[in-house]
Amino acid sequence: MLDVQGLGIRFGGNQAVQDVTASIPAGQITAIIGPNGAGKSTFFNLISGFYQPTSGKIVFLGEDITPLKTHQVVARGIARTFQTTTIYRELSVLENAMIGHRVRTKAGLLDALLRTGREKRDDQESRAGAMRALERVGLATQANRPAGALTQEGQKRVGIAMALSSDPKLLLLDEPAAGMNPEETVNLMALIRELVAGGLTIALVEHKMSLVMGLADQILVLHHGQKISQGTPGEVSRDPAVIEAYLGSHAHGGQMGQSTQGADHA
Ligand SMILES: Nc1ncnc2c1ncn2[C@@H]1O[C@H](COP(=O)(O)OP(=O)(O)OP(=O)(O)O)[C@@H](O)[C@H]1O
Repeated sequence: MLDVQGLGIRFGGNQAVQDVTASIPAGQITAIIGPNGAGKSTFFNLISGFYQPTSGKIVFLGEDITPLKTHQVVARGIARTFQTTTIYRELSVLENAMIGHRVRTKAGLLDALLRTGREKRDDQESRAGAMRALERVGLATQANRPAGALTQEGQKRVGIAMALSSDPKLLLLDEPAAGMNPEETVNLMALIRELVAGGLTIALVEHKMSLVMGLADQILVLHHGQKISQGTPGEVSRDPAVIEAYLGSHAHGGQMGQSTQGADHA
């Protein structure tokens, strides 16, 4: 579904992502792991058009999307969540999901202010799109509650619904299990499996290794911005380069101690 070739970005003297060639196959769950500062979030920011790469190419469904802006990337079918998803606590669950949908609709601010015909049509479309997204994450019955009244898990689902309401083909989840307890993490894993069974392709960045090992069809390992391994969970966890990176990072106070199975709380 998505191929990156020689992808790289430099911030001043810091090569945050370097010469990464990798693919995200359709209909699967791909996990991107690596120590703190390995370049995982930056990799997502490149794919989703938040950052422009300084080298390399991003090809999505056969189209070179490298120069596209975020809203154009969303329109092609790639949506993402954020490490700390911003939900609007005082707005309803439905209104939050509608915000995600609006990035695809054509009415601009002027249409919204003047309540033009297009704005009204788009509003109905947004409502319908947002409701479909809420159904997919199991929140349809909570649509009219203020988002801030939901549990931590519920709020995470709102964040996922916001991304889903643009009806993506590829969904990027940035640390979806952060701050979740073991039970919530298991529920989240079930939701991710359901979404993939429904035809979605998912790539996720996650530190909780129980989630990664239990969910991923394939894992891409980054270290110092470079790809050091790619394969099934079994292949990657046996790869000496990965073990070395994790142990080295742990010795230097990184979070890779969480890399060993069962070492996290999930
Ligand atoms: N906008 C930016 N400007 C300058 N440097 C940046 C920027 N974004 C990321 N970096 C640098 O790029 C490197 C990779 O950071 P990134 O956040 O992608 O790592 P990560 O693997 O997601 O880490 P973590 O697991 O801690 O979230 C780091 O050295 C970081 O300081």
